[in-house]
Amino acid sequence: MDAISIENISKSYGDIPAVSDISLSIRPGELFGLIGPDGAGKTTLFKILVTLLLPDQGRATVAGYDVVKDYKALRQLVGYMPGRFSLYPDLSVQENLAFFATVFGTTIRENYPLIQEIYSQLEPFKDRRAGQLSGGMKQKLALCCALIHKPEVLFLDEPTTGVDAVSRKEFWDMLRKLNERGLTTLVSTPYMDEASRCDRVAFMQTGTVLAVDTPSAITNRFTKPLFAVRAADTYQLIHDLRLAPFTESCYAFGEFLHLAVKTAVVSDRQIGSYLLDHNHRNIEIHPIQPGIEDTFMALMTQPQPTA
Ligand SMILES: Nc1ncnc2c1ncn2[C@@H]1O[C@H](COP(=O)(O)OP(=O)(O)OP(=O)(O)O)[C@@H](O)[C@H]1O
Repeated sequence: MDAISIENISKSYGDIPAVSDISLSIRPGELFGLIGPDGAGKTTLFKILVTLLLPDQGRATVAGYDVVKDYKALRQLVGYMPGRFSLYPDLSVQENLAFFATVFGTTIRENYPLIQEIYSQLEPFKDRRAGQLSGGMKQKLALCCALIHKPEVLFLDEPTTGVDAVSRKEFWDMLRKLNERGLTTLVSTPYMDEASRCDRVAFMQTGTVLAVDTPSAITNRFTKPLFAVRAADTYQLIHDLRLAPFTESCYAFGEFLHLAVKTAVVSDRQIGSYLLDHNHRNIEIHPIQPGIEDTFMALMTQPQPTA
């Protein structure tokens, strides 16, 4: 049985389609990522799966329970960390945790082993109000609160948005440890680089799923030759490269542009001479292996099939 089964789920807000005919299966024990930009429909799908929103169409089950018919039973079985700050800012760290435990009819002591490793980092601040914690600590507390009733399936909606790079890495390390204990986890993120931390990912855009696979299989879908290119005038460089006859796509990735070319015949020498002809200086070009972000960018810009 799938841990999460989503069949042809759709949801609109008035005329605005937020999720359009999505089907996905998440296996027990998977750390599964929903990757997509703002507005892709991730939060809407999460709310449907944790029984906070009714779908317009389709069917979904979590841990074998129907998200509409069995919503009461299901609420005991899922842990949910919403995207926005979900804690009580005027309650202390410990009071927040005790509150969430009580709501689910349990105690901190009963399930402490599950959160121990994460909570031990918060314990020195247990009397501090949640509103006064740093972003990374708030996120750890919210995770503890989502775990305190020992859920079967964990839903984390953009847990790392607005959190610094070190805390992001720590958070993913924690998720992997929880996952190693067998906890099925669905996590959403707008950060494409986090995809590689998941067992499988679904890439979402404008309410639809563009690709579902392991991170390495998604990366393997990128078949065009790829180059990293840099020159003195980045703005003019991107402009000129996008107009070049050999260019398939060209995007800024940190200090370099990533240039995908149409055929394997195009070499870095040809690109270099084109750029010299266009008066570029300090040119650097080298072939690179595509990463998952390159594949996602390519998927996003491909024309989508119409219904
Ligand atoms: N309550 C609402 N009323 C009207 N439109 C909404 C509502 N909530 C979301 N939408 C719209 O539905 C679409 C999907 O939004 P959703 O929040 O599910 O996406 P998301 O991927 O989670 O992005 P974000 O990170 O911005 O929340 C967007 O176009 C959004 O503007």
